[in-house]
Amino acid sequence: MDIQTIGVVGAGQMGNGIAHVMALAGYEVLLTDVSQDALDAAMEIMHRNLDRQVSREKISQGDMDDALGRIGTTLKLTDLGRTDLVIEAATERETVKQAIFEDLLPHLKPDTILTSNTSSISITRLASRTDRPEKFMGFHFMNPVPVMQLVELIRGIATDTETYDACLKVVDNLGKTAASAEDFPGFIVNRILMPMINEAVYTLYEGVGNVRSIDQSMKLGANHPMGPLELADFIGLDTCLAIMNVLHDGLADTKYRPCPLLTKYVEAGWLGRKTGRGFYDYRGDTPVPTR
Ligand SMILES: CC(=O)CC(=O)SCCNC(=O)CCNC(=O)[C@H](O)C(C)(C)COP(=O)(O)OP(=O)(O)OC[C@H]1O[C@@H](n2cnc3c(N)ncnc32)[C@H](O)[C@@H]1OP(=O)(O)O
Ligand SMILES: NC(=O)C1=CN([C@@H]2O[C@H](COP(=O)(O)OP(=O)(O)OC[C@H]3O[C@@H](n4cnc5c(N)ncnc54)[C@H](OP(=O)(O)O)[C@@H]3O)[C@@H](O)[C@H]2O)C=CC1
Repeated sequence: MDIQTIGVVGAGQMGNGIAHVMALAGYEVLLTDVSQDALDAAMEIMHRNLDRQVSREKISQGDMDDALGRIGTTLKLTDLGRTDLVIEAATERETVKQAIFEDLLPHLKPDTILTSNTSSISITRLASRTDRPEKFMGFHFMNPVPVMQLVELIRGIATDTETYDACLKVVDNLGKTAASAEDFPGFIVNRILMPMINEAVYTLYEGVGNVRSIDQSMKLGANHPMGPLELADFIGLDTCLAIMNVLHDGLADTKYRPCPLLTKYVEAGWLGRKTGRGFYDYRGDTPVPTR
């Protein structure tokens, strides 16, 4: 199947990144969210990120203008029914994702491919609630989307080869690299990364180190580009907790128990960068550790 138009559901940090790279690669993009504010903010962020790519001579001003011209926004989810490929990138909650696919179904073209950018939730289970489990799969970008090279492609139990190949072609057209993962909780990246982040929170919780010493240790001692707590704030602590809960429930092993301190930060609404406060406080000029 030849994909030309792409619908993106959710205009948060992942949704705007996905719209950005798709438009730059020549796809027509229709982006939707539940609020106009989120759509306006996403357009502003894409503008800023594209501008930076122009000033660093990665793309031309013409590339940027063309890309922005290919991105449309709508508050009506059902408008995405006419696209060839839908990538759902809404909040990491199964009920939210299920409701989105249920609302979309009656409006879809028969051959539209449905995908989710979920970090951890079962592709097979999401697919089983739709009318096209064979045309459903996981399309998992990494954050920040314009920078990270990898896309995990996850087949559900029923995903057919044509659907997988069509998504693989899109990844190729983006100039990114696909890694194929089986449909188990957290797939590959988050099965490995998220327990490391959760362990860093335990290290903080047990007083082994403070925020600064833990991040410094992993940056300078293991050459990670960001410390684990800085990375957790970057991903979003609500997303980190949701992923740990999926690993814990889905694999039924206590080694995936979310750290109570992570739960406490989420309960406080301290979700990291996106809310201005997490393991660091971002409201001033430079991030200040909160512990
Ligand atoms: C949770 C999941 O389901 C899966 C996941 O995504 S897990 C998270 C995976 N992501 C990571 O692990 C990210 C780890 N961090 C990094 O790799 C780096 O810190 C980083 C790439 C984010 C920033 O790198 P840096 O060297 O500190 O900063 P900087 O030099 O300013 O930026 C490097 C490039 O990224 C770009 N960039 C940085 N942040 C960006 C953002 N949020 N959006 C778009 N572009 C961004 C910069 O413009 C710069 O581009 P050029 O190379 O074209 O000049
Ligand atoms: N953050 C990361 O590093 C990564 C995240 N992911 C996955 O991508 C998805 C999105 O994450 P991320 O972008 O970080 O999250 P964000 O919180 O930044 O964005 C989610 C967006 O979805 C919106 N939304 C919620 N419900 C609906 C709905 N019913 N219809 C349309 N939009 C909706 C939210 O609106 P509102 O705020 O109003 O609720 C918000 O704007 C998640 O599944 C996450 O696991 C994948 C890779 C990396």
